[in-house]
Amino acid sequence: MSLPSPSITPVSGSADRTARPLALDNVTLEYPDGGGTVKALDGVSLSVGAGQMVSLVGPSGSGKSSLLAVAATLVRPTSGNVVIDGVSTTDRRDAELTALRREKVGIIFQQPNLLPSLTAVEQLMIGHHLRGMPLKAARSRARELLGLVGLDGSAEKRPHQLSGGQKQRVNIARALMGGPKVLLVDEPTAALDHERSASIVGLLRQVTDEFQVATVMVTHDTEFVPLTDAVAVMRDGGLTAPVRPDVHHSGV
Ligand SMILES: Nc1ncnc2c1ncn2[C@@H]1O[C@H](COP(=O)(O)OP(=O)(O)OP(=O)(O)O)[C@@H](O)[C@H]1O
Repeated sequence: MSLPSPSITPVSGSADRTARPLALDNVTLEYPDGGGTVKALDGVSLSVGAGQMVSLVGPSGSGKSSLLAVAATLVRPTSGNVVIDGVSTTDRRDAELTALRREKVGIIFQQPNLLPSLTAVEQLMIGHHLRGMPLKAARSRARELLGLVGLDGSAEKRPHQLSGGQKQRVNIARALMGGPKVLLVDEPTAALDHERSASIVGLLRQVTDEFQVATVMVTHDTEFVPLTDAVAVMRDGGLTAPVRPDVHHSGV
């Protein structure tokens, strides 16, 4: 696997934000709350370039999961726009968003949510026909990705035969199956001990570089922030600190 290129472009303030794989432009999200509304996101703008990894931190309830859900096009913002790989998502029909998500977005939740009866390689192959990938090509890509995440010998194992860290590796490999441009990661180390957490964040750093995806990782673990290019701090639905484009990483 190649090591990361050191050239990091600014995460915010770029003149051409839409050229980046992920751009949120003045996004607001309101949920109904009794008779009124609660503002989960309040005018959030953020763009992430190819091969960049951003940590998203902030207190509980500050809007981190909401930001990921909107960036993943799983939830439509109340106002503002989300642009994925140059495609503006405002006014797109649900079916178009589903296709866009399948082709461009990899989502990694804190719990791997693997299907108990399927082997690791089969977990990755789910939905290959929807991507127009023939069975043989899907199997070969799945095996390649499992090798890349360090699970060469575990392709035929089922979830109950895998450790927590190994399951999370399957989860990461699965998110890469469609060749995404954007990787959205929610607390990937929540269920892991320190050593496994470090290796999972290191792996996410590596795949960000290798596949040149734009990665946003929600984390409570500020220890891993230095492995990322920039940190976005959320409070009360907004980004409080400007994203720091000056945080360069020196490789894993
Ligand atoms: N489905 C929902 N309906 C109503 N309010 C919601 C919903 N989801 C989130 N909220 C509210 O939106 C705000 C932001 O929540 P969000 O889950 O995005 O925060 P978070 O930073 O991810 O929190 P945590 O770190 O605890 O997961 C909170 O006030 C929360 O109560």
